[in-house]
Amino acid sequence: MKIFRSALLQLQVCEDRLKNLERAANLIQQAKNLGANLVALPECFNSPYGTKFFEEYAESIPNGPTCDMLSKAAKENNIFLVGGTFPEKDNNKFYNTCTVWNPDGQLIAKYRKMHLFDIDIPGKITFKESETLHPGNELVTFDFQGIKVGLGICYDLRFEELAKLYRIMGCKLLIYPGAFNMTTGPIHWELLQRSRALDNQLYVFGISPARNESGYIAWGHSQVTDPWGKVLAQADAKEEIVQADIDLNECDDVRQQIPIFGQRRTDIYDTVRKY
Ligand SMILES: O=C(O)CCC(=O)C(=O)O
Repeated sequence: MKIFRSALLQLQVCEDRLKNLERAANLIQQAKNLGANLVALPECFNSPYGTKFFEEYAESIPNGPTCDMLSKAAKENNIFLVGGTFPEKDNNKFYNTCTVWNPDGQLIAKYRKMHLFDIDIPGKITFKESETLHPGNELVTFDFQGIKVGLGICYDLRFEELAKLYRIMGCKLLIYPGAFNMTTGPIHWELLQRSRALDNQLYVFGISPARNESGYIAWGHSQVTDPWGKVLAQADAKEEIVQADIDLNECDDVRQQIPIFGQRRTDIYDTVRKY
């Protein structure tokens, strides 16, 4: 399908897991009513975002209330559902994991955040996901009606190599559930998505939770960016559905008009320096 309607659900997340699931199910249904056939939730949508919460809210995949809700919602609404992320427990290890569900309610992809969010900006924000989480080690794509879609999570947006590999693998859309904060969000969130989109000539979705009052405060501003680097739609800070009609012909046109992929001097890049 070359043209489809997408919906990014900027969910208000609280400390009550079941309320988060109920609220998410409700928004998914609203997105379906708007005609969306690809729907995406934010990072850490079943729990507050913070290392002290990950173990408590972690579930195994695909057995647990969060997967049950996602599978049911995908099936009942007959949509492809990118289930944001939630903390996953597997063999006593914890991951920040994104699941994807098809319209039959089947799990079709699972991506574990590859670059953990470990930063230290004195007086502003210090965060160390690696205190409790393990990184994933695999790139993951899924097929959405003939379109290859690549997955990343939040801090992964900063690593252009990952996005480039997805482009090389044939992706036309990259989806990043993410929860940027009040320090990095205002300057980096939009810019990083536009950069990944422009560099790789593909669509980028960034889905944030809505702004909360305390703890880790999410920037919001869920965003759809096109292969020209243009922001097609962007939320403010509160809970809302960001809806956008995606025309994949735009990808093909930009790639043809500015054919940078065929013009890359990999003969030089690959010999000058090995990382
Ligand atoms: O890179 C950033 O500034 C924010 C990243 C983040 O919040 C995350 O990875 O969850």
